[in-house]
Amino acid sequence: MSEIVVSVRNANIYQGGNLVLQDVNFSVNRGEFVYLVGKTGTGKSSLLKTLYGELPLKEGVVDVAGHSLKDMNWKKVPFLRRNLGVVFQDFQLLTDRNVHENLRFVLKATGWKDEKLMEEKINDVLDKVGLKSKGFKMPFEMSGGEQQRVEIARALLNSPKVILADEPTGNLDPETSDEIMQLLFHICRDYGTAIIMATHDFIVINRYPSRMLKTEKSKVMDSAALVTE
Ligand SMILES: Nc1ncnc2c1ncn2[C@@H]1O[C@H](COP(=O)(O)OP(=O)(O)OP(=O)(O)O)[C@@H](O)[C@H]1O
Repeated sequence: MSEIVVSVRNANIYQGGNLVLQDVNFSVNRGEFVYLVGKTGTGKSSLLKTLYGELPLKEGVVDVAGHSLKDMNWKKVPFLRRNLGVVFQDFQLLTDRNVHENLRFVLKATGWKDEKLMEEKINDVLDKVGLKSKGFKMPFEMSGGEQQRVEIARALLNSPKVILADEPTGNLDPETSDEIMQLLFHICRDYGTAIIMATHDFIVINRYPSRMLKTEKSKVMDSAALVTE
């Protein structure tokens, strides 16, 4: 049976005081890959930011990875983030420490204490993204594609049910984008992680077709709804 891991019902998405998206409705199942497309400035990032608790949900009912976002107290946002992975376009690694230390930093910040378990987890996620032997490297010693793999490894640390990715291939050449897409689809398929990925990259979408949510004129259109209705 399918398990819904993101549910958005009658949500209005605001950026500051401005209504950016109106009456948004969709749900995403475990293991599903969903693109979020739409012209620049139509609200893709605002929607993702609402889903990971950076923008408050003022109206509507939204559940992400088992957390209800309505009136979420800011103190609870770290608990939501523990069940979510987030990947951005610009690699947001700590530049003053190596890959291993970057990952350890996140584990400690999210409550891990046992050194042996942390070591195992770091090796596990580096293995999953094909960087098992690169833990000693500093971010500046890595290519853009490798840094994006570290970001994805970091997103996997707490075995999230959902990964939200905001233009993860935006800074990469076509070949490296391809490798990152293969990795994301592998994570989806083999670990059952749902991924919502905002992108402008139609070359990527054509090569890896999947369900699409499109932001347009303050609405979100769902390709899945078009197929079934
Ligand atoms: N920090 C902010 N404060 C106020 N308004 C903002 C802020 N960030 C974005 N906006 C506005 O909110 C609207 C939606 O922006 P958003 O960044 O969500 O669009 P987007 O579809 O992700 O765009 P892009 O494809 O360029 O990333 C735009 O009108 C934008 O100008």
